[in-house]
Amino acid sequence: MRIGQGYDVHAFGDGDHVMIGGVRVPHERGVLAHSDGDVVLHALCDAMLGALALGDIGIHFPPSDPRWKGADSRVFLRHCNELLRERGWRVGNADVTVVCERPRVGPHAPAMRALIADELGIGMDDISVKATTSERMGFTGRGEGIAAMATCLLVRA
Ligand SMILES: Nc1ccn([C@@H]2O[C@H](COP(=O)(O)O)[C@@H](O)[C@H]2O)c(=O)n1
Ligand SMILES: C[C@@]1(CO)OP(=O)(O)OP(=O)(O)OC[C@H]1O
Repeated sequence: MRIGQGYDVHAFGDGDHVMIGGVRVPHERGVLAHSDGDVVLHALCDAMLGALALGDIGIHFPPSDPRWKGADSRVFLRHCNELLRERGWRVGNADVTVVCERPRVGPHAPAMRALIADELGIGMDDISVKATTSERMGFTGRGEGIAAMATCLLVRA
């Protein structure tokens, strides 16, 4: 088995939705990012890459590369999954925590879990997405941005 962890942050900016775990969540702000700015998928990619010491998402998908401008982060997740499948591994389970005051994540968590599980070719019960506020403290607490932390365990495929 191998274990990995990932962390990602994006500041809020103009917009009317936020992509979280591949789900379009309506919000009065968007996020500032080169891609679609999906903190859940970015943190999960980093956890998967980290588990095999394969660097981080920015190494595989440089923010300077115009191909990733506005990119759907499911492309990144798919690629990371291929990298570990090629090496004989699959995600055994993963646990992601989203940190923001708003939007509310809970109502969308089942859809996020289903989408991620589908991309990884594993069961929905092996993917957890949960959320917490920062009790109004710090940058997430002031509503300046959104963060996510992910942990994943890899098992032999
Ligand atoms: N963006 C968020 C933040 C929290 N939740 C849910 O609310 C519960 C209470 O949050 P606390 O920060 O007071 O622990 C939390 O357990 C989540 O279920 C949410 O859905 N979206
Ligand atoms: C995803 C990439 C793609 O260019 O850019 P961003 O969308 O800005 O997201 P970040 O979490 O900063 O990761 C770096 C890049 O790989």
